[in-house]
Amino acid sequence: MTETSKHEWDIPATDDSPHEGGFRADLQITTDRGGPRYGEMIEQVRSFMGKVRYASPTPELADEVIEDLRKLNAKLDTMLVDEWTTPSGTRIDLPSRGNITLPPYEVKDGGPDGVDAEVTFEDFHLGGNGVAHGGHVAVAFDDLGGMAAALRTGGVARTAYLTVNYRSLTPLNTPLVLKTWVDRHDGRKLFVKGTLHDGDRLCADLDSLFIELKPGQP
Ligand SMILES: CCCCCCCC(=O)SCCNC(=O)CCNC(=O)[C@H](O)C(C)(C)COP(=O)(O)OP(=O)(O)OC[C@H]1O[C@@H](n2cnc3c(N)ncnc32)[C@H](O)[C@@H]1OP(=O)(O)O
Repeated sequence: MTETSKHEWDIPATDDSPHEGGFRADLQITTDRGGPRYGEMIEQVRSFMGKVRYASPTPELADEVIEDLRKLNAKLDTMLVDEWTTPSGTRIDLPSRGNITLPPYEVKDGGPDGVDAEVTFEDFHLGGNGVAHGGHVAVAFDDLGGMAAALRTGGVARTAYLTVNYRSLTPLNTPLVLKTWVDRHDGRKLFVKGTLHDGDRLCADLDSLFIELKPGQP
């Protein structure tokens, strides 16, 4: 981190939002941080990452892209904030709460009974043979499984294990239905199940354990 930015949408973390469990204990959900075009910026980055996956630039074009990227990185270097202050992960108005490390998903319904989301794996998420990389499928299950656990307890939970069964190929650039729910809740242990469907076809399913963190647990 080089410098901390100071803008009206740069809402700092406070003592009232302790970072219990390595996550924001009180997730400061906002649609303000990052400004009104933050989502568009994320979309451009996503689109760029997808093109990089398929691009075969000439040496000249690679030179140009490197130069452009250097400039962009230098611009963002002047705007870096800490993990607790970044808009990434808090922008509930954006796909995957504005977190570019996650495949883009939209939560259609969510509560103590589970989460119903639409996820689209894009060109960037290519594994091979035109379909999604299994690791990206696991990332989607981890985040949305964690969300089901959090919505059940109202607290923060961390993944203890995550088993993904890959039942059939997961297509790219296709809206898929991903559901997660707490199958069993035993003290701090939340056994979370999930499914990923392309229409009627089951692509993958989830069997996982999330542990609710104790207050102040690092
Ligand atoms: C909305 C946003 C959602 C985002 C979700 C993203 C979630 C993530 O990716 S989290 C990151 C990945 N996970 C991690 O890094 C976890 C690393 N591990 C840990 O921090 C700890 O091991 C942790 C917290 C899971 C459990 O430790 P601790 O709190 O000390 O609990 P501990 O007493 O060991 O275990 C509690 C119970 O769970 C059981 N348990 C713990 N781990 C496992 C496991 N892997 N398999 C089976 N049982 C387990 C224990 O046996 C114990 O059972 P019981 O109460 O019946 O004796």
